[in-house]
Amino acid sequence: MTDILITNTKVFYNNILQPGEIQINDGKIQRIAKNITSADPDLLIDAKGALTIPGGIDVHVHFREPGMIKKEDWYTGSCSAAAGGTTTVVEHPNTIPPTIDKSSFKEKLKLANRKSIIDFGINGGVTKNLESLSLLWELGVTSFGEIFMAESTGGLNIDEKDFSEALGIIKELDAVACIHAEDENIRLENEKLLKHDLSPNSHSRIRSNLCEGIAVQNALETIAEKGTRSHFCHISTLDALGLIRKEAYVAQNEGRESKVTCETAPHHLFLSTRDWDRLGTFGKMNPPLRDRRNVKALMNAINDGTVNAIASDHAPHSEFDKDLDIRSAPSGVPGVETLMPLMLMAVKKNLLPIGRMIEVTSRNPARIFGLDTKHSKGVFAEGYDADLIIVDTHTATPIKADKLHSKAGWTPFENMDAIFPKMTISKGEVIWDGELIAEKGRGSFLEGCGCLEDE
Ligand SMILES: NC(=O)N[C@@H](CC(=O)O)C(=O)O
Ligand SMILES: [Zn+2]
Ligand SMILES: [Zn+2]
Repeated sequence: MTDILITNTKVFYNNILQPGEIQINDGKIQRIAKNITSADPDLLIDAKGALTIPGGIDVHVHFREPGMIKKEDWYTGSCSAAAGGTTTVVEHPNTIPPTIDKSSFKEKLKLANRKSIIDFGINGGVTKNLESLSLLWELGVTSFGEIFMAESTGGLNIDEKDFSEALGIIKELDAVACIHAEDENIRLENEKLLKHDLSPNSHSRIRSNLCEGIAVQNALETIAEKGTRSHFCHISTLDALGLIRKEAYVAQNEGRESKVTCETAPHHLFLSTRDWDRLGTFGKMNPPLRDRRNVKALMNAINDGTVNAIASDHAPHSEFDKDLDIRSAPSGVPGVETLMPLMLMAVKKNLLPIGRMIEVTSRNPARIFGLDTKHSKGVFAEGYDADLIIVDTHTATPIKADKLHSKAGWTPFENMDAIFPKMTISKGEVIWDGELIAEKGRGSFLEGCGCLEDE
């Protein structure tokens, strides 16, 4: 393993931004100090005053392999992550086959081990496979979900009965349920009402704010009844935030830790219904684009602690796939490579402080899914994995699809200013320095907390 010394950098350490140096040995952070004279590194990196922060931990990506490798695969998806400054991902189960039993899990694990250039977790899916959940947990899934309360890509949505039973099992396993909270009945009702309206923005009215709010409310009732630790995926509305904030408040008043966390996605933070005209079906994702009122509420919720994490919901489809009418086109947008650059741009625009940005893009995702205690991820401190990015916060560049690495070949953020990393370091190895320099398959599987140690 190369010993590295990063000099002439700025670090966010002990809650302040300060000049520092970082010594890396055997893939771990060995020392963080003002200056480290004793080091005798194999590699000296002069950051020239740039910032060094933890690499992103993106707990919601769809890499489409097995089964949909025209849209993405583990190699292209993980390269896209690394080039954007994300050093760990958790991949979701709506592949073909879905990751719902031992054979589909083993198949995905084999592919990821062979192709991913960054460390990864694999989530277990929840459909009619309730009898397989405990086996998936022992095999090492990071968590369960996303559990679809409404239809989305892959058609894995389940009814209230199965949802409730699944949360009971997940509670028994002491695992986390990741929930896609949209209400299927409201979605179907709205779809019927709007069946003659094929304007792209009808998608935001079919999957209305209420569609998400009611689903979150129903899910919170089941969570309270079962006591399951639960994480809401891609929260996008003021309504849902209010319910989650209230749950946190009640938990605090009852002197207990809340069982509920949530994430929001960059497309819900940096795009809105105003983008429908520009994007057409390229703006179709579930839950859908929201109006400015919801967008503002999400950034406020990141700053007030209601939103715990940012996750890309990287859901690539090719331009060919998307070239259909709004009802037939698949839902989902690519976003793993632009998550950290857009969040760094938000810091530059003073929308959130750098300390909070680091919490929601690495510290909290690691903590929620046990990646800190079990795999030394997500903490900028001695002894933890040297998963770091070096970013020059003075240079913003416009996002260009032809510079990105996803097979999607397009981005909904085209031409938006962002701050891309100059360098990405994963477990003490430079894997991106303006070009990818990582061996295919170098990424490691991060087995979940249910994995039997001696397996
Ligand atoms: N977000 C989406 O619109 N689509 C996701 C699935 C999901 O997160 O619902 C996908 O996998 O395509
Ligand atoms: Zn989803
Ligand atoms: Zn998703």
